[in-house]
Amino acid sequence: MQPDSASHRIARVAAHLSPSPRPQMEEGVRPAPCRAKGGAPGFKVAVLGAAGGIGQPLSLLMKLNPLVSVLHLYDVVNTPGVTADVSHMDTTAVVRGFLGPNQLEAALTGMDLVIIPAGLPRKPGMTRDDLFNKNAGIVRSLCEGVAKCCPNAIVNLISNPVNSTVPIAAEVFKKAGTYDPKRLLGVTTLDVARANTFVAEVLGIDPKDVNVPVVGGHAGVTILPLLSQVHPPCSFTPDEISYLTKRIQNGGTEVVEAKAGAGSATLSMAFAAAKFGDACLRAMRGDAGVVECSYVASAVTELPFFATKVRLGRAGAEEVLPLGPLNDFERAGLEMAKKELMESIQKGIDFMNKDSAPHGDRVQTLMKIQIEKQKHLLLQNSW
Ligand SMILES: NC(=O)c1ccc[n+]([C@@H]2O[C@H](COP(=O)([O-])OP(=O)(O)OC[C@H]3O[C@@H](n4cnc5c(N)ncnc54)[C@H](O)[C@@H]3O)[C@@H](O)[C@H]2O)c1
Ligand SMILES: O=C(O)C[C@H](O)C(=O)O
Repeated sequence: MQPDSASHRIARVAAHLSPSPRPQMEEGVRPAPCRAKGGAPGFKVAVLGAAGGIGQPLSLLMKLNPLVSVLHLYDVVNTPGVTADVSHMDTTAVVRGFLGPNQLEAALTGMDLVIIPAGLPRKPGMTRDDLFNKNAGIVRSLCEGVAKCCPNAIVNLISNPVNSTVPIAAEVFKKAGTYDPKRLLGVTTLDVARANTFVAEVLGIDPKDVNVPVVGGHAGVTILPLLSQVHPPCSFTPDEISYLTKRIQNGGTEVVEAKAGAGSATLSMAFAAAKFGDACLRAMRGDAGVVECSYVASAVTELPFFATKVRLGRAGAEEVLPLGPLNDFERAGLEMAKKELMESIQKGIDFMNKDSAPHGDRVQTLMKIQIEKQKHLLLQNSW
């Protein structure tokens, strides 16, 4: 038998190359030819904002995920370097880089899961809502790309303010006629990770054995940990409840202040996003019993979006789970959370409809949504 020389190997590989047009690559980034079709079975995942503080470690963690066969890294800067770097990891996923708006469509075409950590982070003294003016437009344009190129993809939205960017994304998809509420998930996993960590510290147990549901939204008082529903069941003193609630709600600010102008949580966020992305992929594969907290379209309260536990399935958030029994402290927290959330949701909707509906119509729009919601609930209850 002839030895398998380099030229034979290249010819053999070339014979297997896909005849279909390849996505545009930025200069200097060459996929290994034998894996040009994304050889391994698995899911195609895109990270938008892949060169950022979250994007880089998140890309690394998704490259480690055995359920990922193709990993597309998109950003408006620096993707050639990040792609070259991550692509040398000897794990299954084929990595391709895409740079700038001209390559957004190629980055998104055929994707099963799109994770979006693109946008500005906070500096000390800012609220998440202070990011709205910059990040709303970024999320809108990226979601327009999703609607056009991979309308059936599940979207994990990280960019802040999540309480408003998820409603913006929903409006983009509605306008494009591709909206499926099950496929749009705001990532609140970091709140759960923090809650698990801080509760485990108080209880003196391993955080991996703790599960704290965190509901509401992802900013200040809208982050509502349900300490009465902690697993394993346990009780806290009033002082512990006050300390834990404040620390969990303030977790993001704690990191922003510690980083002193160098950004917000990136490493813990990449960890949380990779965990949530993995849960979505396992559910898409058909695993049963995958339950995570997420900020989604919801009928659990009178608000159109709310974070609770959701059961993930092949189609995304297949079931939005109820809040469960709340104590007086949590009921009071829920009222505060809803008040702030309502404003943030409306701000997102207004941003998308600002050309067609005057700003002064916000209350009317919200009331319409609430009336529709009530009708829906009444209908459900009458069955
Ligand atoms: N949901 C959460 O729990 C959570 C946690 C932490 C941070 N965040 C948010 O995530 C976002 C990113 O944070 P970061 O620390 O990674 O910021 P970063 O500035 O380090 O990275 C953001 C990246 O987005 C890129 N980007 C900007 N505009 C883009 C566009 N139009 N298309 C594609 N990419 C674009 C930038 O080039 C940059 O690489 C911020 O809005 C932050 O507030 C959310
Ligand atoms: O706090 C921030 O601005 C980033 C993020 O939302 C977080 O919770 O860490």
